[in-house]
Amino acid sequence: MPVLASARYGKDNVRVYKVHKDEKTGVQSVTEMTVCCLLEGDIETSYTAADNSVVVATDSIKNTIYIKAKEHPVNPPELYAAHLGQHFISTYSHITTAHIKLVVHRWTRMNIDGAPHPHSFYRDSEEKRLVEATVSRSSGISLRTGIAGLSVLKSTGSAFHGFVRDEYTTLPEVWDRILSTDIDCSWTWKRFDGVEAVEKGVERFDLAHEKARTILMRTFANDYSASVQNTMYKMAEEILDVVPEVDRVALELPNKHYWEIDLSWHKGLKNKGKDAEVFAPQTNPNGLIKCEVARDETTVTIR
Ligand SMILES: O=c1[nH]c(=O)c2[nH]c(=O)[nH]c2[nH]1
Repeated sequence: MPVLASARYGKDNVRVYKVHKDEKTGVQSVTEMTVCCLLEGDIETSYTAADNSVVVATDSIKNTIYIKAKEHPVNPPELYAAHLGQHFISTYSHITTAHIKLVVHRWTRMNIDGAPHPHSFYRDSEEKRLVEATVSRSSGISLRTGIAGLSVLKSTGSAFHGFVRDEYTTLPEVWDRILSTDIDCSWTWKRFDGVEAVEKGVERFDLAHEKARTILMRTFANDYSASVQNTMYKMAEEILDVVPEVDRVALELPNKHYWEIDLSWHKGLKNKGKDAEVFAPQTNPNGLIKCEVARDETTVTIR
């Protein structure tokens, strides 16, 4: 007989915008995010026996996302995710776990005539801040947070040689190449034993985000890259080093290729190797290099 092996449900792609108005200064600050909230628990009978008595409607889940955004700060997003998830396991005794995913979109304050504008913002890149919270009755709160879509390019300072050469190989070895990628990096925090533990020292989240972002860019820029693999490992190592409450760092980097173009057919133009100036950026295929670097095998709970 078939069994329901796993089940979770909820609302995805809930778009939320919140404004904070400082009445004294007139300065407003905005946050826009997209929320996914899925619930797990004793909900089997809704699937197997048409029993809707165990279903918190996804419409109610959507409403709750708005209400919790009104009741609580949405910054840092880690804290909002923890509050939202905790609500479901505290309110519904049959819900055991809430899985929250937040994507925070950029609205960067405009500088007009040299001064920060009190209420105008622009999208300066498609970079996102990501939060994944698993809020569980039995094992507290686990948080994975990160950065996605940080697009970077260096025009030199990268090599790739010494790789396997056999009857399948056409790629030449290079000691100087373009390196370009969209950085996707997340870090897993030591487990928190509840919302209070997330709230205590809440500034750790913005600080870690800033430190990680700086390390990602600095390592990308300064490392004479032997490969995407080696450069990303250095990024992860340094993040683990400067954020002691993080146990794991995961990176996912596409290698976005820029092909050299032979232009010698036109008046003998030299555009290869050291003379290469005009390249053809490729959309696909791309390399895709992933890794996860762990501090060690032990897990610790933050209280
Ligand atoms: O940094 C790289 N890593 C690879 O594994 C690889 N493979 C490839 O064709 N180019 C590159 N570059």
